[in-house]
Amino acid sequence: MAIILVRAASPGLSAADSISHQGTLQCSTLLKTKRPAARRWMPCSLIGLHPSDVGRPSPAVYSSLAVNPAGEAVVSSEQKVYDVVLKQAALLKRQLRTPVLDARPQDMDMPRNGLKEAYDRCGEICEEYAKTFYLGTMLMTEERRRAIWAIYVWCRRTDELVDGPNANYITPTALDRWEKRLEDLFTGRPYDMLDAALSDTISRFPIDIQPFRDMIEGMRSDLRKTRYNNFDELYMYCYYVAGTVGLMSVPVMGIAPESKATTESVYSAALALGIANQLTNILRDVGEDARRGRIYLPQDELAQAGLSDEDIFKGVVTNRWRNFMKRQIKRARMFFEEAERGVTELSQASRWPVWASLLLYRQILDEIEANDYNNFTKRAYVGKGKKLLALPVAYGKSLLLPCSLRNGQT
Ligand SMILES: CC(C)=CCC/C(C)=C/CC/C(C)=C/CC/C(C)=C/[C@@H]1[C@@H](COP(=O)(O)OP(=O)(O)O)[C@]1(C)CC/C=C(\C)CC/C=C(\C)CCC=C(C)C
Ligand SMILES: [Mn+2]
Repeated sequence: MAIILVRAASPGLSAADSISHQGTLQCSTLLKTKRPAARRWMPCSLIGLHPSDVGRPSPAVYSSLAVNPAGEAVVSSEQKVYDVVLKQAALLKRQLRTPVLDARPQDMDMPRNGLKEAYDRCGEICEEYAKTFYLGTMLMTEERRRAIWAIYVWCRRTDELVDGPNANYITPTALDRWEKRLEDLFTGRPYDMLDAALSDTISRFPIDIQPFRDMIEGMRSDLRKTRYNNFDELYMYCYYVAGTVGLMSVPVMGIAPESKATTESVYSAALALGIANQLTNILRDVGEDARRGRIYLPQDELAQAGLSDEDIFKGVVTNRWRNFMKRQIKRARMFFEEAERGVTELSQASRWPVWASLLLYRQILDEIEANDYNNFTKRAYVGKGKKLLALPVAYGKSLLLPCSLRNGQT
């Protein structure tokens, strides 16, 4: 049995932050590290249209098929992901009609105060790594807040496997073990206290395992892939590592009882927010990722703009680069716009943290512009003043009636 030690470098993180226990991965090292950038162009670019240009039909309408280099029609990533959205929405609708079984907390043989401690630890980690978002969760009901913390911690741990200081030691087998551990916690057999919190959460909310599995798949792809041929490939990556977070969160955040929007449309918006965030993350981190040998930007779009990998490694801001970046930023903003339509449909108390994260993350794009597109050596950063200002703006937006009521959408 291979034993790989993972140093628990974050204060207060349990010593369970090492790999191996009869082949089980136990990583709870939660170092704050930078995420590699990633982003996308999608099949819509093949026809020069974005969904918002055509009045936002379902993805099935605008990009169900992409064309591979051999000229063969293939199902686009967007369509594949939309199928997941439909499945998740159907599961949510079905499960909301069925009384939630609350058996797992007892099955877990975890004393009540143990569980409380577990959730409190998730809250501390969340506060430490995502302060603004943590503040936002304070407006949610206690049960929802704890659940979001538990999900956050699982996502952060998963990301750290491939993005943290021990990333070099992580193998596909280690990710397989992490997935096995995920399955165990979904069947009421958590491995450690942080898993126990998530195990309890999934017994309380109609959360499906697929988005969690898909996030691990994204981490697998990070292990083997450092280039993305086109936006279709990048879209899939963004779904795996960030769109999944949106899908995991909706069942906890809840849809406003008065909302007339379809469950599918709310899930689509949640997905769009994840994609928008990840695209932004990628655009912010171009230089940093390049220094790790990674280029998430779509190769075909770089080539069309007259840019090569070498240009990225050299990191000189040219007019070609500026023009290329303008298009990428525009695309990320489109996803934010799509997400906006869904936030108002969430239950009232869940809207504020989502608005806050949307406004704050979107401002990173403004900062890239303000840096004259130098994302090679300058990290776009939203200052404290702007961050603070976003909070009351987010609060104001969270008081708005659902869009579906204002526009008569059903
Ligand atoms: C309120 C809210 C935002 C809830 C989500 C909370 C949650 C469970 C977050 C988990 C985030 C996480 C740790 C994901 C792991 C992969 C990862 C790191 C993705 C990147 C996040 C940004 O992290 P950071 O800037 O710290 O990156 P570095 O590692 O430091 O480089 C991502 C860019 C993606 C995060 C994606 C989301 C937060 C999705 C948000 C969508 C929703 C909450 C759905 C809202 C619902 C509607 C209807 C719009
Ligand atoms: Mn990261």
